[in-house]
Amino acid sequence: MGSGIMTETLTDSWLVGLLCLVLGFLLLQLYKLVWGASSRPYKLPPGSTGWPLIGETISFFRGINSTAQPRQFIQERERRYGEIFRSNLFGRSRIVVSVDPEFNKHVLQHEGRQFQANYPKPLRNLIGKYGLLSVHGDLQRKLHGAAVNLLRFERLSVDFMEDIQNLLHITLAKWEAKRDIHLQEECHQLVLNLMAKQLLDLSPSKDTEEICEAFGHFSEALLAVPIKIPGTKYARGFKAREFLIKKIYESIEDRRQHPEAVHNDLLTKLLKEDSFSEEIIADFILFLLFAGHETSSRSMSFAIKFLTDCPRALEELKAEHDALLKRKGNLKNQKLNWDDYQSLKFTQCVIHETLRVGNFGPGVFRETKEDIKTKGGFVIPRGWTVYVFLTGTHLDEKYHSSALKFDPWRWQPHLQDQELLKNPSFMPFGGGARLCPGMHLAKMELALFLHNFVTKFRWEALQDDKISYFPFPRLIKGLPIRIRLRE
Ligand code: HEM
Repeated sequence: MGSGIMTETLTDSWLVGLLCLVLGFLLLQLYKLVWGASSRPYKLPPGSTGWPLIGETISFFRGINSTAQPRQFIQERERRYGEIFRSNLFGRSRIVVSVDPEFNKHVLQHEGRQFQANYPKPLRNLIGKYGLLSVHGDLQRKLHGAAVNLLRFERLSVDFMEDIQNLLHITLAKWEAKRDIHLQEECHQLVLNLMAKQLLDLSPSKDTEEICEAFGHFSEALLAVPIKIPGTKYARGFKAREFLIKKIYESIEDRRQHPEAVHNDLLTKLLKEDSFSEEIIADFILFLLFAGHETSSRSMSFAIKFLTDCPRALEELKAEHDALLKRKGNLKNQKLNWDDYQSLKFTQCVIHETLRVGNFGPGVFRETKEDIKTKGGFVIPRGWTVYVFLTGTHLDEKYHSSALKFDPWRWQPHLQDQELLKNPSFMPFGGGARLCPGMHLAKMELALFLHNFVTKFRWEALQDDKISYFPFPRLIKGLPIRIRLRE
């Protein structure tokens, strides 16, 4: 009996405590809303903040995950508040979302001055303190410059072209033997092998399989709930990071021990330059692996999905590649050179359209370094996050008619890269000081993949598959297809 009363009293005080906490939290939110806003000497961009703590995150993801109306979340707010609006997303209550192309361009071009990259902490912890998206100022400029230099035209047009095509020939022969494949997974392994070769001179082996597996855990953790207790995806991601960094250190050690061995990889070039510490090099290499992997491999499987669903585009693409092969004498496993690649005009349209519809880098995070005035006399205060939502613009009817339709022909009049770079309603590779240094590599990989795939195979889908953008862009069933050699 006595213990019963004790338990009741304890339960009561727990309840009272909990109630006080909830009440306190609600009062704080109310205070922020009423006094916080009215005591400011400026107007914040209009918007809504949704539920306490979770804000509007669930509605946002529900929106982009809808195949029929991926812009619904944006559209509703755009109608009420305009193209730049306040929200409460990804655990950030001081955030402004922008789908205004001109403002987005301004944000990206003023990196380091009015804005600076500000990715969620769990992501920064995983990519490491020297992962490019974690660093700012001089170090960012230096590392960005190193990435641009390592991925420059001369290297792409010689080393990368050669390696990609060698790897494609070997890999597609394996696919041919398997006949039924999940294309998404296969492309994942293909691009990882390519990056492992380019960055660390590793050839497909047990080692690269292990790297691929660890890398899978690492990528999964980037989007997992950031709770680091054993057994969670996030914790597994850290273990994977440790494994990958260890592999990179082993390669560094190997280079130091055997200076006579010839390696035509990025690691050797970085070590020769002697501009960065080993810790920086390890994070930098891991970041390149991350940045150049998921994005490129998804774009390959998405392109095949879009083409499967659009036979007219597939026919035109095939015709372009067959004609090129014919010009080159129809030799088996004939390699393309830079001029061949440049001549593939319709392929470029397919690539741009895949990047537009595919959302591989849906948005970028920036923090304001000073108060920023926006249209209509609003101010985004210093220290707030601006989420430049690129997908929101890429799928906007105002800028791309029939925006949800895969229509590669829309790019025919605008093929020049320079012209495209100026178009703020199409920025799949970002812009300004952080413009993706892997942009040309990604496009070239995709073009060479398409060339080899469509000239070698015809295929049929084994199951109906759909694209999901949550938690990241992917084909839900992994695109199971049956491939056959073309006659
Ligand atoms: C379809 C493929 C790709 C897409 C859509 C893509 C997209 C992007 C975007 C939007 C950014 C800007 C991030 C920001 O401003 O905060 C970026 C940055 C970056 N990307 Fe890519 N990327 C792709 C492929 C690659 C490849 C193949 C590599 C290299 C191997 C690469 C390396 C990088 C690096 C190093 C950065 C950071 C630049 C910096 O912060 O200075 N990307 N990418």
